[in-house]
Amino acid sequence: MTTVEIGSVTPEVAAIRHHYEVSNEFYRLLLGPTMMYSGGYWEDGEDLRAAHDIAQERKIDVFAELGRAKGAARVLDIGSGWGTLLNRLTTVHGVEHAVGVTLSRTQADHTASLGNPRIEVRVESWEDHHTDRPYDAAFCVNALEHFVLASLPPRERIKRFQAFFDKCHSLLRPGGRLVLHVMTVERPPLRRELIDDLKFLQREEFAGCYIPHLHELAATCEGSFEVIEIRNEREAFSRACRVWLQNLAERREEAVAMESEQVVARFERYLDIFAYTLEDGIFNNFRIVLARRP
Ligand SMILES: C[S@@+](CC[C@H](N)C(=O)[O-])C[C@H]1O[C@@H](n2cnc3c(N)ncnc32)[C@H](O)[C@@H]1O
Repeated sequence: MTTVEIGSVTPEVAAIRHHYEVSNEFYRLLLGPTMMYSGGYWEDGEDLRAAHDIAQERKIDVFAELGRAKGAARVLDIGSGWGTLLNRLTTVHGVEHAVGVTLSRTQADHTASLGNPRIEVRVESWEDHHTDRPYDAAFCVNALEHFVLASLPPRERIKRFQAFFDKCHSLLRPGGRLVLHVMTVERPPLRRELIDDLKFLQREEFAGCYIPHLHELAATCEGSFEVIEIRNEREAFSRACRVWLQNLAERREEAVAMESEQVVARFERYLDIFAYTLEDGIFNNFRIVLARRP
């Protein structure tokens, strides 16, 4: 297990740390033992809460298939959270070396504490990541929403998405797959409450974060990647948000003692906003499977 920290603290880095450097203990209470911060794959009839951890593992297993990562020599997870995907790919799916990049030092510490010699975690931004040997597969699970600042003019945002896909192209071997899970926004109905909620997300909880339109992603991956599959999995994400809200409600006092009333209230508000906007189709959550063109 190797951990590396690179890069200076810009306002964007500070914004990510505001959300992702709440203690690992708190995140464990919220997310449960799988420590995945994205949607799960439930089967029909399953109790959402009871089957949450299995649903998260199932998702990783499907991703391993889609990314053709089984038995791969090298894989990359961009925005690797607490290292769960890296850990399962190396322990269950025979990946030899799995590299994760995250901006959160507490996430990197947690990943290091897994004690898995096949995992390397780097505290660096995706754009600073370089490799001597190309990766066989890459994953980016609900992290791209953080990579482009909402304050940029539309043309500059497009350039950033283009830069992201160019970077992934440069890191992967020809034919290597990129499995992307990303929220996108539809044209929202202009209700006062919704506008306030979206402002809260963008100004307070995830400062600067930009949830793209699908066409921005389609336009910028063209040429460097072949689109293999696109699926909207917004329900899988809203269900996970509902489970996390229940986890928090059940152990609220403990959560407040670990962090503060203010932090817990922030999380309750943002999770509820994500859950209802995904349920109402204001936000989507797309699984996009891409193959690197030569
Ligand atoms: C919602 S979490 C998802 C974590 C993980 N993929 C999962 O599904 O559990 C978003 C992740 O993106 C990372 N992140 C945000 N901005 C980043 C950047 N510029 N470069 C690398 N990682 C970044 C955060 O540190 C966090 O690990």
